[in-house]
Amino acid sequence: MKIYRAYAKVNVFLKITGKRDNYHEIISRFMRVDSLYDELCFSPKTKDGFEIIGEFSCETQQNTIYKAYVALREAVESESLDKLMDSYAIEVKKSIPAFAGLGGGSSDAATYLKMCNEVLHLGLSKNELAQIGLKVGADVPFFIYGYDSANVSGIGEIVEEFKEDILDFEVYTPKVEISTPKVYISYRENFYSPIDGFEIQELKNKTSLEVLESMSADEANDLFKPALQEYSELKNHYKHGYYFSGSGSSFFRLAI
Ligand SMILES: C[C@](O)(CO)[C@H](O)COP(=O)(O)OP(=O)(O)OC[C@H]1O[C@@H](n2ccc(N)nc2=O)[C@H](O)[C@@H]1O
Ligand SMILES: Nc1ncnc2c1ncn2[C@@H]1O[C@H](COP(=O)(O)OP(=O)(O)OP(=O)(O)O)[C@@H](O)[C@H]1O
Repeated sequence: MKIYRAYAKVNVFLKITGKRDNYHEIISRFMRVDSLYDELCFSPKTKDGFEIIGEFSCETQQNTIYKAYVALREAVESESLDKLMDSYAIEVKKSIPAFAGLGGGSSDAATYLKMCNEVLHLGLSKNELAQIGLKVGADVPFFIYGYDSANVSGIGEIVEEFKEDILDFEVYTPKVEISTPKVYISYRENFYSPIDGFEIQELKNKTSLEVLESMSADEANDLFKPALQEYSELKNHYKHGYYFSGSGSSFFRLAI
């Protein structure tokens, strides 16, 4: 069976530009981490019903892969999708840590959607898959497009390729289980200060190397301060020269 890779991402920068209902509008540079990925494949079933084989701390119904299946089913109403999942389990070799700000669950969901599109010849475009993926999570569209580097905006649905060489990152993930909504809520209540159009444009044009050379960890990521406030133990894990990815808990820097 063909094995598909679901890569991790880091947010080189992440700035808030406004609010949208319970969500926040962002401008963020996402970069794929080539050295860190989960592996997914269709494999023989061991039981009835939708089956995910792999080490997960959540129930199947909470798994982003299952949520992607539900979203795809609603979108295409294809009998062949039901037949596929009646015949095969989805097997995942998990390497991307959870609660990490590395987009592991989102990347698995995106990869599953691409796998179904391929094996069932659904003929869905990247834009269509990204729309379906957005129902699962704000980070999913980036992984659908599969760019090395992109400027991501809206709440995550606008993905514009940024042409630059992919960087080699060293990533470490402290064992702090961070809740993304909790960090966003803390940002909204305690740190809300959206950047303006001029700053947005300036950031969008900077290469990732320029960002890492010119900004500190808390300047580059608006969620770093609220994460530190909500999870004070993070301070013990922070090392000078590292940057914070997403809502955490991972830190990264250029590999040397
Ligand atoms: C922190 C990031 O990972 C950066 O890439 C994303 O912004 C979050 O992406 P995600 O984990 O895929 O987010 P979702 O699963 O869609 O949303 C989880 C929760 O995070 C908050 N959320 C998420 C994305 C966003 N742009 N604004 C938000 O306020 C909302 O409270 C939402 O209920
Ligand atoms: N496919 C999946 N892989 C890992 N965790 C998953 C998955 N589906 C659901 N989960 C659950 O989601 C939570 C964290 O998921 P995830 O791996 O996406 O981490 P994250 O760091 O929150 O991602 P992000 O970078 O989007 O903030 C955990 O409760 C985990 O049990």
